[in-house]
Amino acid sequence: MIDYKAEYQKWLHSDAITEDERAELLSIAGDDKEIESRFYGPLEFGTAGLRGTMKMGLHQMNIYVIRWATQGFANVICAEGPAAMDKGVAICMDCRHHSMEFARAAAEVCAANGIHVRIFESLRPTPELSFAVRHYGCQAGINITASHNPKEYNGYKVYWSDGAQLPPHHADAIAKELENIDIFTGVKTMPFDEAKAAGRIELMGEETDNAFMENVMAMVNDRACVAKVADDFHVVYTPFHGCGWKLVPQALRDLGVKHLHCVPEQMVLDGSFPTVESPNPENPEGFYLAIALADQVGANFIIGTDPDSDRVGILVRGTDGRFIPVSGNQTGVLLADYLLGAMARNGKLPKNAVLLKTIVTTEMARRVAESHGVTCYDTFTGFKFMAEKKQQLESQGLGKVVFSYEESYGYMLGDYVRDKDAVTASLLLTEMAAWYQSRGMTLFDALQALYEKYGYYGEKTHNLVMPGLDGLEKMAVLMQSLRDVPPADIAGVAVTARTDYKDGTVTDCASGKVTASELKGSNVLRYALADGTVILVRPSGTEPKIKVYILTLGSDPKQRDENIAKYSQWALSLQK
Ligand SMILES: O=P(O)(O)OC[C@H]1O[C@H](O)[C@H](O)[C@@H](O)[C@@H]1O
Repeated sequence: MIDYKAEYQKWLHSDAITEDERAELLSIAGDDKEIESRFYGPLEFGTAGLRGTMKMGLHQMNIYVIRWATQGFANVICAEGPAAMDKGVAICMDCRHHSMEFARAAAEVCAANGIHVRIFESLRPTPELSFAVRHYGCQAGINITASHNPKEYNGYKVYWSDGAQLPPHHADAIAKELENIDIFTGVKTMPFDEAKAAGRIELMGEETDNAFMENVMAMVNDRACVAKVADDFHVVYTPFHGCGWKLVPQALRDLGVKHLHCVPEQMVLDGSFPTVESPNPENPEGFYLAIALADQVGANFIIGTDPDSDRVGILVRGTDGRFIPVSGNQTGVLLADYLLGAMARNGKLPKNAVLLKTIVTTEMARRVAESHGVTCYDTFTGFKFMAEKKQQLESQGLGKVVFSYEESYGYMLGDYVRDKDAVTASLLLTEMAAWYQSRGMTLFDALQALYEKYGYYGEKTHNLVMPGLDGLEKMAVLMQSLRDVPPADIAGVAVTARTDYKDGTVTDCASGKVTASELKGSNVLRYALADGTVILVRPSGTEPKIKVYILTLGSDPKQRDENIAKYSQWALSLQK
């Protein structure tokens, strides 16, 4: 831990900051708790890079932290040699306040360090950044986005030459560099326009969109089914004020959707997200305008993408005519079943096809994959791990990954991106909805059919929110207490095996025998229960909360729901 009081004073008296920024810092003078929480240490690279609220401070997102992080990243890129510096970096930003300013600041630092920069002229979907890194053969990528977080946040995602976010050991190298760089005096920078005039910064725009969209549209499996239902197929779409606004509607229209209704209020780009509490498609409340529009136009299918358009959520009409949110687990299962079937029908399913999911994603996905003759592997949370696994399997000829997904509304498809991609996913989800409609089924019907075939799987994630420095402490105490006194039973059902993914051990609870788990090195605990339920506990890597995942299976919907209810009680009891 650094001396937060000294760090605060350093910032307060720095010549580098503006008078407004100094005033902001002065306004917290005397508030020791606030000073500590803003200055106790740097932000850490978590599940998806750096993320924090936009305030002055070391443990915050502001232009000084952006420049500093970029100097650290620039050192890592320069260490690869002149060829890597020429390959350069692609930079992207979302719709948030300050995203463009931060992106340009990152470009200025890279350029001053002799690294060639390609920066999007305006906001773009996150998957397009991953694509651009690969397409232009860049050494690295930077994305200024806090994805689906509330409006007060911003973030800094870093990518390497494969178009995937940096794995932890690589992110650690940046953190190590930062230890030796002074945040105010140790950063090289040059004016944007000067760097642009000198050819050190290039802009990306429509040409990159076109190249990306060519790849996206090549993923379509069945245009005919869309054409068949097009006259009665109404789709409602919302970008939640963010980056999906242009390319998602373009993709759906190109697919052949004739009746696409975009929620007008949420097509307005705005980092304040004025129509929603949270721009996260995981929260169904944000869909109220989309539902009203769908009712007005008679649509059965609603799609929403988050502000950087990497995650996507859908709602479908149930039998009673009301809209039901489909969870990320369920959407992934539906899409996996549809895609693997469609690829097989088209003769495009490779013999060694693989589906990737995370350890906290439903086991139903494995059942679906295996019933299509496809192998399913698990990774830790985060698309960097899925990208790594894809690379590892494909480079060794051990499998061809055709679909990767996480319960947190993220889907990665095709070979042209290495991150979750709500543009391609929206396209294929729409194709899937049309395909079922062409067979007289809604997606709700399709999901029920999958439950009947594979079993009544049910999932529920509880977020135990623990904000601030106290929260960090509480989270650590909770994880430690679960390690010190492992539960012998949960809600009266025996724990048969427990896995600690931190040290990679699996303990058989009856015999006490310890074996090695397949994955290792992440702060996650897993409990396998006697009734087949699995419960996992982990601190989130993007928000101040502990996540408790319940993955259960019932012999019928009633039993499934009862399981979820009883295990939920246990999950909630962890928040003292
Ligand atoms: O569970 P967390 O660590 O908060 O991460 C939740 C999600 O955050 C981001 O969206 C990442 O890109 C995902 O890979 C991750 O699943």
